[in-house]
Amino acid sequence: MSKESTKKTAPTIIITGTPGVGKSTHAQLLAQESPAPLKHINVGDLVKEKNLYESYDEEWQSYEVDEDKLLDELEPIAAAGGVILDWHTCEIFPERWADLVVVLRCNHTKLWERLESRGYPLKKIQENNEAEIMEVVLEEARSSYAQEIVVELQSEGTEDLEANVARIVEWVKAWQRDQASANDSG
Ligand SMILES: Nc1ncnc2c1ncn2[C@@H]1O[C@H](COP(=O)(O)OP(=O)(O)O)[C@@H](O)[C@H]1O
Repeated sequence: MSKESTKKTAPTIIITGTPGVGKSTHAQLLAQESPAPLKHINVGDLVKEKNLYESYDEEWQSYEVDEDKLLDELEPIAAAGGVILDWHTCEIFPERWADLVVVLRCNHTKLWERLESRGYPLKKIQENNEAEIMEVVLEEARSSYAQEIVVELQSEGTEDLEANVARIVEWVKAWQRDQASANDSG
């Protein structure tokens, strides 16, 4: 772990996964229940609010993100800690930012229904569904971060949501204990 990260009073957690898997739902509950203050940043919303994009694709109803601008915007926030970064991709985030990377997964039939109810165009639903089946985001996370900080969790029903958040809360408590003992000994 870097020197900067030992000065953080709360961790930086990335919650990622295919659109519709439940990232924002998890991030909101985690922000409420965490013993350390965590601010939920929905990266897609931030991109729109701060104009961190190059263009908008009508056909796919999605933004072409300006990655340099996005990384500049997020750098001080992620480095300071106390944040949940909620986005459908994670590989552009520098490895040093993340203390924990949660990859949410969902059964593809259920995911299809969630995306349909969002009114996504058919091909966008198909593309996302295929990405979920092919484990694209999980592979991205595993190839971008140390194996031991990447956790794959199912997100199909409310029980999953509650159990997942409880598990991450326990992880935050352990992170706090580690930081306290590192500070005592250092
Ligand atoms: N574990 C879950 N239990 C029940 N509903 C869920 C769960 N995960 C997601 N949902 C529902 O699926 C929809 C998409 O969730 P959302 O958090 O917006 O996904 P994402 O942020 O990954 O795009 C929402 O209606 C949400 O309530």
